[in-house]
Amino acid sequence: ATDISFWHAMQGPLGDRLNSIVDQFNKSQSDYVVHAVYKGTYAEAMNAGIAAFRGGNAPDILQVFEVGTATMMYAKGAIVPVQEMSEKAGNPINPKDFLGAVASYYSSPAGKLVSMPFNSSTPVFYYNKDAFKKAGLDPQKPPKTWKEVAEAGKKLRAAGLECGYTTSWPAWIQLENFGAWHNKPYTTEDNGFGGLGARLEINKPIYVRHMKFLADMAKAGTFTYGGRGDTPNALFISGKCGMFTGSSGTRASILKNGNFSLGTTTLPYYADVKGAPQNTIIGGASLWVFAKKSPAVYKGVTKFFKFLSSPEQAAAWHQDTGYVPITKAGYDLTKKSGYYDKNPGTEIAVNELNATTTKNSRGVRLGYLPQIRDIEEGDMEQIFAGKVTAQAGLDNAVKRGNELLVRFEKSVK
Ligand SMILES: O=P(O)(O)OC[C@H](O)CO
Repeated sequence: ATDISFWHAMQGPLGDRLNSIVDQFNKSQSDYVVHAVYKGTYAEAMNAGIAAFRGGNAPDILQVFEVGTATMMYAKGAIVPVQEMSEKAGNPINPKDFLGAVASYYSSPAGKLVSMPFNSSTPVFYYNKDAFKKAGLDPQKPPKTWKEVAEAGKKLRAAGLECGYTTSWPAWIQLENFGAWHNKPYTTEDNGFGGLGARLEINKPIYVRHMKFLADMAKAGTFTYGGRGDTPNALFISGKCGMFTGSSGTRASILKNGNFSLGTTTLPYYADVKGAPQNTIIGGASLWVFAKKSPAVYKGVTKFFKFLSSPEQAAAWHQDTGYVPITKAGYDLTKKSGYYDKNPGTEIAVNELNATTTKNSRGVRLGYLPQIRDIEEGDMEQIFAGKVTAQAGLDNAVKRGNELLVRFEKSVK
């Protein structure tokens, strides 16, 4: 049999589920054996994959978070576009099978899939219904607007909760998705989809307003900054925070490890902003295939990808994890089975994504976006700690982030 190496960043219930899919694939046929290896966080896995490629021993498949998309796409000679690979293997992957928001995120300007959609998420608003009851809040009426989040935060704290509200992935949720949800540009050039000349717009009034709002909440003790990436998940899962914005893909670990009744609703917005709420954008990761592998490997990878995106697997992965169903058939199967009616809140992520996107809400495609997030989050930490004003912090993020965008533009021209 042909061996296929697959480096990924899924841990906890997600890693268990991923291993089980790989086992099922390996047992379903005898020509290929996929070896799944956990390589740390998304950033660590991406760096490990790129370093291995440079050293001449890249894995066959690498899971890369959505913000690494532009970097991978422009890494000419390092990757093979998946649609092209599947066509050459005689087993074409059809981009039309995927949900529009998912396919367009991972497609070339010519509309061809460059990477394989797998775990697509979007941020949702989670809340602890038991804590709501304790604070005299109606668990059937979660906050809809940011103003209501701040008010609920006060009540939760007054009822003795250690933390009102926290968020994971600060840059993804509070800047990238915040912009799309309010239909405001994140950068020029259609958030980077229009060209390499895109420059950050996150020091505009809407973002300054939001950062100031969160800094004021932090000062009032109703918002607790919990760190970057998914580190803050623990604050909510442990029951310390009553409200949390996080990835839809965190659902599995909240249900497994949280000891309270979970509520899920749409992201808050500012009610006076025209056009809000628009739609959220996808996060999570997709699967990239490295160049210079044998035809047998590409045939096997194609077969594995077809297996992953089969209606049954796509529906099961969605239902078991909280990631969105990446294919239309996976979604239909889930709906028909009555899953959404039986599991209230699980359709929120799909609904948030389900809109005709605007140039501000299709997604964000920028080189060095993982590094730009680091810069933004450094400045957000200063803002939330009250060390700099929202405007000064965001001006700094724009200045330093744009330096990277200029560097990327020069490097690929
Ligand atoms: O936790 P995930 O997998 O939904 O990913 C969240 C962010 O999109 C990562 O960049």
